[in-house]
Amino acid sequence: MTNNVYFIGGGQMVTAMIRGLLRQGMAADQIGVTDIDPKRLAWLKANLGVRVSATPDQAALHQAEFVVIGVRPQDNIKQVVQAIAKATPTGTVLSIVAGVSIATIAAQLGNNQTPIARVIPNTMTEAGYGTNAVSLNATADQTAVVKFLSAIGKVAVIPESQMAVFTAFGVAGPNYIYHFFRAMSNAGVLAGLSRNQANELLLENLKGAAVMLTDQHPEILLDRNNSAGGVGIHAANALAQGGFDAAIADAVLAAKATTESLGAHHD
Ligand SMILES: NC(=O)C1=CN([C@@H]2O[C@H](COP(=O)(O)OP(=O)(O)OC[C@H]3O[C@@H](n4cnc5c(N)ncnc54)[C@H](O)[C@@H]3O)[C@@H](O)[C@H]2O)C=CC1
Ligand SMILES: O=C(O)[C@@H]1CCC=N1
Repeated sequence: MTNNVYFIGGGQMVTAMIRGLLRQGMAADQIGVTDIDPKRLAWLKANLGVRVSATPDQAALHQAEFVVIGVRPQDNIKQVVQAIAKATPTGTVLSIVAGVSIATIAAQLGNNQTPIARVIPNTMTEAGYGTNAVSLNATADQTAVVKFLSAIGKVAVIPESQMAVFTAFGVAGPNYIYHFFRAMSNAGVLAGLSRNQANELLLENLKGAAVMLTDQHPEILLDRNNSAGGVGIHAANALAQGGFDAAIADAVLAAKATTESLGAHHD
């Protein structure tokens, strides 16, 4: 178990990570957080019992086994990394900032020795699903990082070149399902179901489809469901005419391009 962790930025994703660490039995007083928003700090202290401070706690930063950069790509990453460098961290610097590269963080830290892990966490892990991806620099200890991240769910160690696609396809992945759910629910209501009926049927089918797709190919399942000249194949034709596959592909490619561009201005 990790002994102490320090978070810079205490927003939604960091809160989910802290909850995971607490669930794993980490003591709240071993977790420090700084955030520029005093309301956020008050909330974290009152609800999670962690140690909070309005400016980075230099001693805690220096000692932490993991220093987590939890701000957004649009925030002042340079200032945050410089505050870390000033405290001469003895642990691993772990960034969850989408799009920002290990090289950018190393350059701003001003050395190549500090262990760095770049992580893209997945909010699905709150439900016990979803994969968090991580890339490491040469000095990071993979076993220790994976152990730390296992507090927030499954972990995939990937080359950094795959980080954008993991972000766009895997981490933004639940979003596509939520969009599908909303569109399908509306379609059910449009076709005459009550909202409750539509959502119940939809959820049941989604759960069942996940089980079927675990070991069967979608083409085989579709072939089985679409009888000749029947209901399903007409629906499939309407989906094709509406550009369903192309819209999904465009969405993933747009998310991938955005991930790449989010960090570019920090280089
Ligand atoms: N929300 C999500 O689903 C995911 C988010 N991420 C990444 O996690 C990071 C955080 O995202 P969220 O938690 O959604 O954002 P958020 O806006 O909820 O949290 C960011 C926090 O950082 C604080 N902050 C900004 N500048 C600061 C500074 N200089 N020093 C200290 N605190 C500062 C803000 O006050 C805010 O509380 C982002 O980089 C995002 O790319 C990664 C994967 C998924
Ligand atoms: O949409 C976002 O910016 C965050 C980062 C990746 C997934 N969610």
